[in-house]
Amino acid sequence: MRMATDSDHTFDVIVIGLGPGGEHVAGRLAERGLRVLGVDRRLVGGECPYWGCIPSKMMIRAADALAEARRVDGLAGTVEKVTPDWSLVAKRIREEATDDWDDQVAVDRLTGTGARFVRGTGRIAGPGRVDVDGTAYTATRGIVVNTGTTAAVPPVEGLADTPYWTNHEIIETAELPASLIVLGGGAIGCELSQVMARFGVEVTVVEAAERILALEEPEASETLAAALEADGVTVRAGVGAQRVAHDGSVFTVTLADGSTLTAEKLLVAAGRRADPAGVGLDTVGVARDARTAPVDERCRVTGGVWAVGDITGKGAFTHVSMYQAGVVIRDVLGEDGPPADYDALPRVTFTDPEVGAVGLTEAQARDRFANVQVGLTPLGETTRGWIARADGLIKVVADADRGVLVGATTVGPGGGEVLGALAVAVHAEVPIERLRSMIYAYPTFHRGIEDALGRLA
Ligand SMILES: Cc1cc2nc3c(=O)[nH]c(=O)nc-3n(C[C@H](O)[C@H](O)[C@H](O)COP(=O)(O)OP(=O)(O)OC[C@H]3O[C@@H](n4cnc5c(N)ncnc54)[C@H](O)[C@@H]3O)c2cc1C
Ligand SMILES: NC(=O)c1ccc[n+]([C@@H]2O[C@H](COP(=O)([O-])OP(=O)(O)OC[C@H]3O[C@@H](n4cnc5c(N)ncnc54)[C@H](O)[C@@H]3O)[C@@H](O)[C@H]2O)c1
Repeated sequence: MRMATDSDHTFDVIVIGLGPGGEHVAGRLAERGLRVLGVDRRLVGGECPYWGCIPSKMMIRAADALAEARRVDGLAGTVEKVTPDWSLVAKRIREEATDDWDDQVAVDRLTGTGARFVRGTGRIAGPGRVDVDGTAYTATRGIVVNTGTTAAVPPVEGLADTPYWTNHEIIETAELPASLIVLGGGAIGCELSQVMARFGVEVTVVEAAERILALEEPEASETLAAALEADGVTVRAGVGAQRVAHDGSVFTVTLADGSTLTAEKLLVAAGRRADPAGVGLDTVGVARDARTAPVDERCRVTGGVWAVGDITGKGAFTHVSMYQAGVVIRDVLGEDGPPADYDALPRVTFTDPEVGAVGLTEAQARDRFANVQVGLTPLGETTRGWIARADGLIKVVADADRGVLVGATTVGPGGGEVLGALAVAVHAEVPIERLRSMIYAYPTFHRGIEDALGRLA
């Protein structure tokens, strides 16, 4: 047996947590000839491929197919009966998306780049030092933290003692409950509520804020709430949960207004929690009670320590994690490149209608700029929206002093795709006059952009 040597424990770069961004950093730096150690306590690739984006979007694809089949009635003929079968979705997630939650393919992909992989819990033990389950490692050039987030469980009386679901259990489930209470009407709550309702589950969403999707434009929240209700979801916004109990088979949730809800399952989708101190960032100067890892425009936490992904608090999205990974790869290699810039951050909630957004909402823009103009076009007033009988809207937000868009929202079929054009406009600060002189194909959904620009006032 070969004895462990110092070189087994000394690397140029150690990546703790291999979510989408961490895996990318580790693989790219190894391909560039650096000695890299990647550490993950669970599955290489993180939440996105196993319990996040990919399996949830497979659920959504299936739920959308059901909804589309149900639209045949009154538009193209009759459908005798649409019969949902969750086993097809569960099988696809298990076999196609997650390999039954086995990351061998991802591990092979990573080690194929020359990186070394250790499965275990990593913790920074001081500058250049990492402990993995009691084994000490040294990073001569730097440490990259990509430990992500876990579901935040709100401090609701009784909740912690119940067998509640998080995104893990709902993504893994092979069978659907008859009824479901969803705590939180953010992206996860809205996407999964609609899926469940379309598969015949009786769903109630409880959202403590005044409206679901509270971080986006109010018009988007309103349109989505109506769409969810049309799918049979009960939306209870503006009222928090006060107490949760489980009697062995049924959840009972008591709301702040005294009303009670009961259901077979309860999904906690009330935000995410990062743990900077848990990964030892406090040993390199981050406050012990910090909720995120503070990073500069190169994603540096401090000299020799970088962070990417949800833990940075710059947007809990795979595209942010990958974008930051690119910034870190360049910085570690000493290469030039643009600093991280989140002014044109796009996000898409993959409900039906999809809710796309980029940059600032109207309220955020009014806080930041003296002269804000807004243009809004309901999709029903566009030719394509009317043909499709589609609910939705396009809203653009402008800094009138500079004559550029600083934010936009696109709600409707393919809302996330329509967003692309507006993301370019915000990112590249294309003058509004130039956008107005563009030719927009007829009759597309994105042609509504021209109309919304015309309504800027
Ligand atoms: C249901 C759901 C749907 C989503 N849908 C989308 C979507 O459609 N689009 C989108 O852009 N985003 C979506 N997201 C968000 C997306 O999953 C995350 O933003 C993305 O995974 C990036 O996270 P990350 O890079 O911070 O790391 P994560 O994916 O969170 O991975 C972190 C990794 O670090 C590991 N780890 C943690 N602590 C340690 C430690 N101490 N030592 C070793 N390893 C550790 C974990 O095991 C994990 O593998 C969704 C999330 C959820 C939950
Ligand atoms: N399509 C996508 O890109 C996508 C999909 C899913 C998740 N995500 C990412 O994952 C992150 C986490 O999603 P999320 O939906 O859990 O979080 P979120 O922060 O988007 O929404 C959580 C919601 O829960 C509410 N809430 C908090 N405590 C509550 C309580 N006690 N009772 C009732 N409501 C309560 C909050 O007011 C908030 O509206 C998102 O911020 C997003 O970045 C992205």
